[in-house]
Amino acid sequence: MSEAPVIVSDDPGSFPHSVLAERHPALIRKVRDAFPYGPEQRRALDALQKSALDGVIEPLGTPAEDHERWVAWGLPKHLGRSWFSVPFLWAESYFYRQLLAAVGYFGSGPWQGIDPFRPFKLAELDTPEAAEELAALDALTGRPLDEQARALLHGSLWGNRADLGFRISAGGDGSVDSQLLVDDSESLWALLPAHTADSDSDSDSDADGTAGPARTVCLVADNAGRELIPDLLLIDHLLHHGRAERAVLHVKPYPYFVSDATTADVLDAVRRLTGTKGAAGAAGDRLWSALTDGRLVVRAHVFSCAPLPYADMPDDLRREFAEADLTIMKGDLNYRRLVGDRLWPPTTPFTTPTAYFPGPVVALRTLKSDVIVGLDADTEAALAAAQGQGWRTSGTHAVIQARP
Ligand SMILES: O=P(O)(O)OC[C@@]1(O)O[C@H](CO)[C@@H](O)[C@@H]1O
Repeated sequence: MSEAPVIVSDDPGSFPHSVLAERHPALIRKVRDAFPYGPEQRRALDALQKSALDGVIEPLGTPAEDHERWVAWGLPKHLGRSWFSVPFLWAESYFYRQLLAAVGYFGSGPWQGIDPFRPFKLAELDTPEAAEELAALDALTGRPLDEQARALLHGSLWGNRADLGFRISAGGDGSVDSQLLVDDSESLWALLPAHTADSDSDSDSDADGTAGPARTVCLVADNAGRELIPDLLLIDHLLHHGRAERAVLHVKPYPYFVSDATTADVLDAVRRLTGTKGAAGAAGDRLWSALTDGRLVVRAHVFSCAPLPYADMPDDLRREFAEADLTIMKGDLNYRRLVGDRLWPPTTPFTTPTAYFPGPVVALRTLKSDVIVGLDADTEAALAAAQGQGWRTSGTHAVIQARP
């Protein structure tokens, strides 16, 4: 397979250029306003602002624990180059690493471990929209299970619009016309068949009566807040109705891409659920006990914040995905990393750039960057005729793509 070109940000009219030239500076301003950082942090934020706009990729700074890791992730070959000329994914990832360093997140001082994006993520959980979404769950309970499953899957999919980085530049609440361009959800349900009375006797045991491996689903989370809540509700549904016996929720080891979920965000979301009445509260209680008895495991692998595609994942992570019955990749960034952040012809089959993935995988993604594969030619032509290339980045279209 000949590889498509890797996306860089040097074209002033392009989406990646706007992220580096507009979204990142706006984010620095937002973070500056949200915390009473002292002169040291403010100076470092100003320096990052200047460097990211007009400067070059600089070394990590004061002796850094993650130095070796960034060397392995390609730092030496990018040092001294403009942020706009290195791969887009790499530049964004390094920007978040450097933003955290600027606010003292990695240092040993008082700002160590203070998530600069937490106020925005917490505010998400407290909106009338979030309350409405949780209340809507009461009406869903009692509907046929297939209908519940479908609604929760779509909740998790469209929850991906709740991305704060995207909204910094998109504006508004993201309530726009929506369209699902590819729907492979039948493959997803086939990989996680519903628990039935008949399957009771053999779901956990082989013919000789010995226990088989627990059916495991990995969900590689994207954003906290209003995306993570529906992700957790989907996991609860899968566990509660026997479609999975075990779930592994992959989150980021440190704050990333503004709203990406960390372990702290998982706790905030579960608490939000347990503190709610009705069906949402019941789901929260079940998730809490699933966490305590190990049916739900939170994983914060260091590679989750790597500036690299999943094709380069380390062996331990590869083994985990290989052992899972299904891995669900949430969101735009995970999609970019799953298929490679490249300008693929949109009609490239989804199975081609994901062939390396060690187990069954499904992407649930709203389109917020140029990367897309798996479209049929008619769909692509209709989109291009109606909207030029805007559909690729507007967040109004989505895909459920499977490689069973
Ligand atoms: O992964 P998510 O939250 O769905 O989207 C992340 C995102 O907003 O960030 C990148 C630009 O910074 C784009 O790839 C994408 O639009």
